[in-house]
Amino acid sequence: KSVAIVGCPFRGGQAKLGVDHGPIHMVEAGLEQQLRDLGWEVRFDGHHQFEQISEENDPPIGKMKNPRFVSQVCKAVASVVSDHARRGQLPVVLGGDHSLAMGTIGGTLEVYPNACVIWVDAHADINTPETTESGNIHGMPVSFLLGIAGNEPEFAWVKPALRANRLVYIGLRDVDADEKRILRENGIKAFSMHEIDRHGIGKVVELALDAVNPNRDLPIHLSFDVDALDPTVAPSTGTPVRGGLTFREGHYICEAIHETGLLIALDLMEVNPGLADAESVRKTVSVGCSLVRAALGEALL
Ligand SMILES: N[C@](CCCC[B-](O)(O)O)(CCN1CCCCC1)C(=O)O
Ligand SMILES: [Mn+2]
Ligand SMILES: [Mn+2]
Ligand SMILES: [Mn+2]
Repeated sequence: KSVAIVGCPFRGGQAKLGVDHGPIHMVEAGLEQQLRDLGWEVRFDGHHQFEQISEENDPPIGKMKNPRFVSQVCKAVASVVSDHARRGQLPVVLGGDHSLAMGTIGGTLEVYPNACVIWVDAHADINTPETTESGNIHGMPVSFLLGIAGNEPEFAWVKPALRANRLVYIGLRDVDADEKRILRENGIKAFSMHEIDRHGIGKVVELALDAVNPNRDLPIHLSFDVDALDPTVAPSTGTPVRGGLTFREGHYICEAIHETGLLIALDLMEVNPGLADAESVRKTVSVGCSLVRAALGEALL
């Protein structure tokens, strides 16, 4: 099987500079060769260039910031991901902020309509254009994918193709009040850091898979936001939250998902090399690459 590295230098879903440099740092850290060394055939068509829309041509829609830029980029990413998937390749999307998941998961669901989504994150990213406080669309992709974002003509292309019983979260610890309500109202399974402390990561991954993939026969799209990890493990990210996953817990999730043999798409999001000192950047980029390798089969023995 082959992997397609999709570099998405994009930061329109949030306000901090630098997250668009995530992909280049990951590729420059040698990710391509690392995956070839695991036995994958790897294609990398270069980082995608998204033509900017100037601020004055992209005023907020309601509270949403950079809405046209985010929509346009995510639409482009959806077709890139679905094209790779249609060719039987495993897209590894490097972000870039997590609003890109509207594109990555949208693309996956076009080709694998029965795919389940494992969302590893400190945050639920399920605000609607109404409930958002920040207006940052990286806090909203899941509501669009579920079709609960309301009628936003600019995002009409996003099909409500994700079903609530095909989505599960691991690592939550910073969920807004409205998001908690939305999770409850939609019966969405979520394993917070509390559940991880209670059961241990091994049991949590098993329970998460039981929730969305009970017969272990559905394709898996893993959307991994590095801020799910503790900030001491992955410091260079835009919305760090203390009390996160250890290095091993993060890797265990990826290793266990590889073991299912069902992984068909991977997002590695929110690495922001512009936010910290060189050593913190190197550490975060290195952890990002290591997680990708773990999800693609790098084993400890
Ligand atoms: N829920 C937040 C954070 C979204 C993080 C996106 B991710 O996971 O891709 O990094 C936070 C909103 N929060 C409201 C209270 C005051 C602080 C910000 C939002 O902006 O919607
Ligand atoms: Mn840089
Ligand atoms: Mn996220
Ligand atoms: Mn997050």
